[in-house]
Amino acid sequence: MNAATMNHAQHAAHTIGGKLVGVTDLTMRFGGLTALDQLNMQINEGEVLGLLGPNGSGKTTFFNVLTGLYKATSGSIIYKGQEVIGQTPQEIYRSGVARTFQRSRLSLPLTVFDNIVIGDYQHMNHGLFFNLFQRKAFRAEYDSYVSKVEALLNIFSPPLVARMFEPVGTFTMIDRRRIEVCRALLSQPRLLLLDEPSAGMTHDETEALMDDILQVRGKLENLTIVLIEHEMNVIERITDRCIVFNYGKKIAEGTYAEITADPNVQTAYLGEAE
Ligand SMILES: Nc1ncnc2c1ncn2[C@@H]1O[C@H](COP(=O)(O)OP(=O)(O)OP(=O)(O)O)[C@@H](O)[C@H]1O
Repeated sequence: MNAATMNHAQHAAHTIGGKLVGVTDLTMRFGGLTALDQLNMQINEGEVLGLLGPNGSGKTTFFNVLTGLYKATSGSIIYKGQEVIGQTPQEIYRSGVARTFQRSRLSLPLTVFDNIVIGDYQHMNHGLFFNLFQRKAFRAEYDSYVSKVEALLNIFSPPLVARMFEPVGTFTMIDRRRIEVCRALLSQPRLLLLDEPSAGMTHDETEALMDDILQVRGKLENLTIVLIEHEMNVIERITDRCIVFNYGKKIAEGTYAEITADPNVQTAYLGEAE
């Protein structure tokens, strides 16, 4: 069976464990606007969790708070036993939380290799002394990055390995998305946050990218994935569990089948019946 014919259940040689992230009464206000409103939820070890909700319901804000870009107004996020709120984005990244963004953050003139390695800037030894006077060590570090990037690209799309030193601007949208996911994976995160990976792609491209993400999940045993996605067929295919937001609150959680049957979810998406 190849990846394209596998559905989510057939991938489930994967164990879902206890709580990796616990969110308690999380609130994020922007002036008078409450983007997250006393949110309570948890993310389990090893799961693929889908985050759904109408536009503006707080999904990206949740990622931004969880990765330290925004400081929550109040509440708590415990990740691996430690409070996240108050930590810098660098500290959170180093503790194993990586993400992709809704809009591409690749530098088009730079090569695939450079774009992926930039993501791991925090882990690199880039002091001038090291680069100028420790040439051997510098070379060894560089070579180890080349091997790591090759290995990651191989998981996603082996043809990308041969083009690793070409500028990203010459690649298709789906390859750029693959490159962005590889960049997020370079640090070997425990928790990978994907913000609408299907945005701007065709149906077939989205299917192919989801196959790749499932393959990666199969190969990286301890990886937990949270995925913001509007494409319901993507959610159905790759998530173990879903949480639905509306106005910054969790209004439903469960399997895809459960949340789509939930009247609260239907009302949130379709509006109240007159
Ligand atoms: N930096 C900010 N400053 C002010 N308001 C913000 C900021 N970031 C988000 N918001 C507001 O917070 C609310 C939640 O936005 P958020 O982007 O989290 O929603 P979302 O569920 O990710 O939506 P979408 O599905 O459209 O991406 C929106 O009303 C948005 O305008």
